[in-house]
Amino acid sequence: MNIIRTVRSVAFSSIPNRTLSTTRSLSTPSAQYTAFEVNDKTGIATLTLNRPPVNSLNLELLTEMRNCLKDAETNKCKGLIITSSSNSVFTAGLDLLEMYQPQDERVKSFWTALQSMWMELYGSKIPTAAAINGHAPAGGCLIATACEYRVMLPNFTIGLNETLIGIVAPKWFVSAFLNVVPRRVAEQAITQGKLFTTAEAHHVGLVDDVVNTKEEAIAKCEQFIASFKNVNPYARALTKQQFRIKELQELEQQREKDLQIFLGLIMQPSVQKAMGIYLEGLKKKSKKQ
Ligand SMILES: CCCCCCCCC/C=C/C(=O)SCCNC(=O)CCNC(=O)[C@H](O)C(C)(C)COP(=O)(O)OP(=O)(O)OC[C@H]1O[C@@H](n2cnc3c(N)ncnc32)[C@H](O)[C@@H]1OP(=O)(O)O
Repeated sequence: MNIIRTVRSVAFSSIPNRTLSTTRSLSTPSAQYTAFEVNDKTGIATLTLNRPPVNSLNLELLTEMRNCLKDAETNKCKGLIITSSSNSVFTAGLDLLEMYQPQDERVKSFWTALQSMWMELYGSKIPTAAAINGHAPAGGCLIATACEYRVMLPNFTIGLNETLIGIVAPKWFVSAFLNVVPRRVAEQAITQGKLFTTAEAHHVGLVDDVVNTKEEAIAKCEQFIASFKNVNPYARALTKQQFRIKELQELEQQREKDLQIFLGLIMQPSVQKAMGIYLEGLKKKSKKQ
């Protein structure tokens, strides 16, 4: 197998304790908000989100993520781990500034990029794991639940909190959540906009394991990926597809409709107002700190 070790261009100064050895970039345009590395020994790729301060998912970050996911598959990596360069935030979810008073063309590209990234991750042929080393609200939870395995550090939060912002988690956000927690728990939590603490998330099965450090989290993800070492990758991929094809086909066939529903909802004056108030609250809190 021809595994290429690569690190995309990234502000590594903000990634602590990372030792880089010989690397080379793939031909795709250099990335701003992600680091993508493949371990030569294990063949496992790590995608590190690196958009300070909170890794909010804007159009560019989502596009980079999708490119990395494609690269991992094309290069026949043994698996993929998603983590964050921040010590406290996995990702704050979608960048609210992409949806608040948005520009017409950009907001369409933004939502389309989110759909594409999710389909790539949810449908990835290789094993996927999330090392959740910080808060993972909304879009953060979406990324985590699209993976096959989740491990989280203590004292953070995860969940679909959209209703608290006055927006609605689309069906495909909910279906991935439903893969990992019982329906009753999911309905109650998502309607409440509940953010689970790490301990609560572990209790309901939203995360599989809890460890104390990022290094341990990465090691756990590696163990999960290594658990497939005696499994035929082709058989594994087709088997995984059987579990996930329904949601993937549903979104694929309804992409345009999903986009129009999204636009219709976020462009409502009441939704824009609620989002503005929520953003203002975040900014006030941030200034106080
Ligand atoms: C039917 C279907 C129809 C479809 C209908 C539409 C469906 C949409 C689905 C939506 C999915 C989403 O993901 S919506 C996004 C949901 N996300 C959230 O609610 C998370 C909000 N953020 C937080 O709670 C916190 O920031 C948290 C992640 C815990 C980190 O806390 P910290 O103390 O470390 O950081 P803070 O001081 O709060 O934030 C630092 C700065 O980042 C900004 N910031 C924080 N989160 C941000 C965000 N998501 N987008 C933009 N900016 C954000 C703050 O305003 C600050 O800006 P400055 O003051 O300028 O520095």
